[in-house]
Amino acid sequence: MATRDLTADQAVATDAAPAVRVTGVSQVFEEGRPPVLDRVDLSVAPGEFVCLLGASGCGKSTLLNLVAGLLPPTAGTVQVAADRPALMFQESALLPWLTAGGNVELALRARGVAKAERRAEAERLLGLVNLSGSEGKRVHELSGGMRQRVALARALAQDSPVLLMDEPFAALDAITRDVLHEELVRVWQQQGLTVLFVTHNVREAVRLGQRVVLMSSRPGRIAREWRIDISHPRSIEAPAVGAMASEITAQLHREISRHG
Ligand SMILES: Nc1ncnc2c1ncn2[C@@H]1O[C@H](COP(=O)(O)OP(=O)(O)OP(=O)(O)O)[C@@H](O)[C@H]1O
Repeated sequence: MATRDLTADQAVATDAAPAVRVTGVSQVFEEGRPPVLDRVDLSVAPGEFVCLLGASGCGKSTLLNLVAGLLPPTAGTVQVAADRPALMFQESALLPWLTAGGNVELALRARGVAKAERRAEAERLLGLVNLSGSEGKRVHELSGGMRQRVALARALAQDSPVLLMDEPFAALDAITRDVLHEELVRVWQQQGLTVLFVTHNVREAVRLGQRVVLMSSRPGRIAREWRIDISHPRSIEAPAVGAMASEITAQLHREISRHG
């Protein structure tokens, strides 16, 4: 398997079949209206962490939903190397009448894990996101950051190689987000996941991604992409992250002024 040197990071398998392949995808929601997505091509290699960036309304979530299989494309094809990719959204969408452990166990049950194994496996997964000891807590007892950790553990319970994330940390305060960034990178590296992460926060995209893909608006197309050769651990405050974020922000501004 050929790999490309990505500094001290995870190597990406470049000649393996992509984990996600979007080919010529267009999406029209309303007849007679311009397409929301127009002939989008995107490949994500197994184990790669790609951030999808763009102005509000450019079609990032639509593209993610297509990859998730929640929506059939109007035209084009979507191929994903997973029966059911794991998903995480801005809202944790935990069931409030269950405990943290109960929420994770439910996902294990949906995957067919035997009852006798579920508790220990839920504990292991909550441990992975640094929530050991919180298995018995109810949702209302958890902070926003803890809820997103449980949501991540629940996503991992699906045991899918592909994790799709739609602005999962957008509602968190800066410090909590910073901690969650660290956790996510660690989990991605440990589990060898393929991650497609939607955000409109440029610094967050550069902090996390091995590649940042910028979408243009109306219609949504891939405008440009950058390979982020900054080794982990990265800090959102690091000068290299700031410099790359400035370059991408300038391009984002150009896209916004071009398309309104
Ligand atoms: N089911 C739908 N029916 C009709 N229009 C839709 C539907 N889903 C999305 N749209 C429209 O498609 C466009 C792109 O929306 P989408 O949510 O994909 O953008 P986004 O880039 O994720 O935006 P944001 O960053 O604000 O979340 C918007 O104009 C939205 O109103």
